[in-house]
Amino acid sequence: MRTWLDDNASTLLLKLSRRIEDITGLDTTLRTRFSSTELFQVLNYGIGGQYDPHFDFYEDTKQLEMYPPSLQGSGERLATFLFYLTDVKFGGATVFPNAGVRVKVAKNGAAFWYNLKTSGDLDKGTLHAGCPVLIGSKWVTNKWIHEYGQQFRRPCELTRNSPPTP
Ligand SMILES: O=C(O)CCC(=O)C(=O)O
Ligand SMILES: [Fe+2]
Repeated sequence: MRTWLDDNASTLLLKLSRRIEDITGLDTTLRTRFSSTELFQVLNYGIGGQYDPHFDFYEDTKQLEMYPPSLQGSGERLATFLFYLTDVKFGGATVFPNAGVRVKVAKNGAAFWYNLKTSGDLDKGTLHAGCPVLIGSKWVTNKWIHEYGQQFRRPCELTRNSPPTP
């Protein structure tokens, strides 16, 4: 199950969006044009529910045209902020097979990662999947942060593959 929540629909969501901005230093402003973020995506996985391995960015820049008008010109999904809203009794971890990382589901926990290198190149190390839920029900919400608006917040590095500045 997937649905979307608008930051402006409640003061709580707006606060959450501002909190992400405070933590990451990135612009999380939702705009009708050149938006820096997408709405909050909410996902629920029942038993057996999973998310196949994928990247959060589009590999083909032509596909960026598939975004809604608010995100035209906003670039790729620079970063992902993922909140775990429930515990899961068994299964459901978020795994990054290329990076060798597994994030266990923990209520009130969150994961954050950059999908792009500081050069702007797509980081294939961010391939990730939601493992099948074996016992329980998993709820998450995530906010995708786009490149637009981050020019002065996450400056480019000088070499193509330099690691992100901490
Ligand atoms: O549910 C998860 O653990 C991952 C979700 C995800 O990768 C996504 O929404 O793009
Ligand atoms: Fe994802």
